[in-house]
Amino acid sequence: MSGRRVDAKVVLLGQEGVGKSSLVERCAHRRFRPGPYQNTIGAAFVAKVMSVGDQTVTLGIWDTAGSERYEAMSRIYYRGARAAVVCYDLTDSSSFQRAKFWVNELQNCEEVRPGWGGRGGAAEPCRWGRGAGGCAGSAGASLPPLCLPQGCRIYLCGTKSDLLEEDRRKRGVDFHDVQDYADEIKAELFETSSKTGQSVDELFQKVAEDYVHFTAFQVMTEEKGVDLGQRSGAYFYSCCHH
Ligand SMILES: Nc1nc2c(ncn2[C@@H]2O[C@H](COP(=O)(O)OP(=O)(O)OP(=O)(O)O)[C@@H](O)[C@H]2O)c(=O)[nH]1
Repeated sequence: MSGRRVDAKVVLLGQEGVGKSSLVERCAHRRFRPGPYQNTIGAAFVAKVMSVGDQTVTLGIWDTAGSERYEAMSRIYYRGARAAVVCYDLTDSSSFQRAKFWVNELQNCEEVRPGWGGRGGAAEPCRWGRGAGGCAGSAGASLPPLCLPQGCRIYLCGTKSDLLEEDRRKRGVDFHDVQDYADEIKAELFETSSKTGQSVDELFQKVAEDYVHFTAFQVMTEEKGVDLGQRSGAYFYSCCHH
């Protein structure tokens, strides 16, 4: 792995204890460590090589600390991310409120992005602009409904689904409520278990596939000179989206 270039930065966000580190552990090492819970301090990094068709994509995954003590630091880690996996514990409704907090954070768009290709282009201003009060988000008539940093896509991830298999009454976050919210913010939704592995591979595979497809799409539109501002598909909604 050493020396391999990271293609896409991925950041994991969410309340402490929701299972972000366990998700990374399952994705990267295909294991679950049930031992005593240890808070992440600062952030941890792992690179994961994924295959999408005949292409190889290296995801650089940043596992941030969920403790509010490290909130300011977590903001640094989502800068430049192509994907944000916003986690909540399926058995804990307060963790879903915290997930919404992180989505709002992500929706405060960056003014400058490092080129459409994300592969070292010169900095250029956000194509959608920014109002005096910051990103207008869905309230802005002429702006897209979402403004995310540097074409970042959001993946909502409900964790610990194995606990629901044991006892359905443990569900603290309604699936349909989250699905409605995911539709509203144009996010993907996954319910995972790092313990059993349920949907963990699917989540990171989707992140890699979206990265490849958006990059290919972007190259195509740049070559053909398509005006992204004239299109209405979901891919065009995000500020600085590629
Ligand atoms: N049953 C079950 N427990 C889980 C799962 N994922 C994580 N846990 C447990 O939840 C606790 C917290 O997991 P972590 O992965 O450390 O949580 P975190 O979000 O990284 O926490 P911070 O580092 O504090 O932000 C640990 O005791 C894990 O064993 C899961 O899928 N199922």
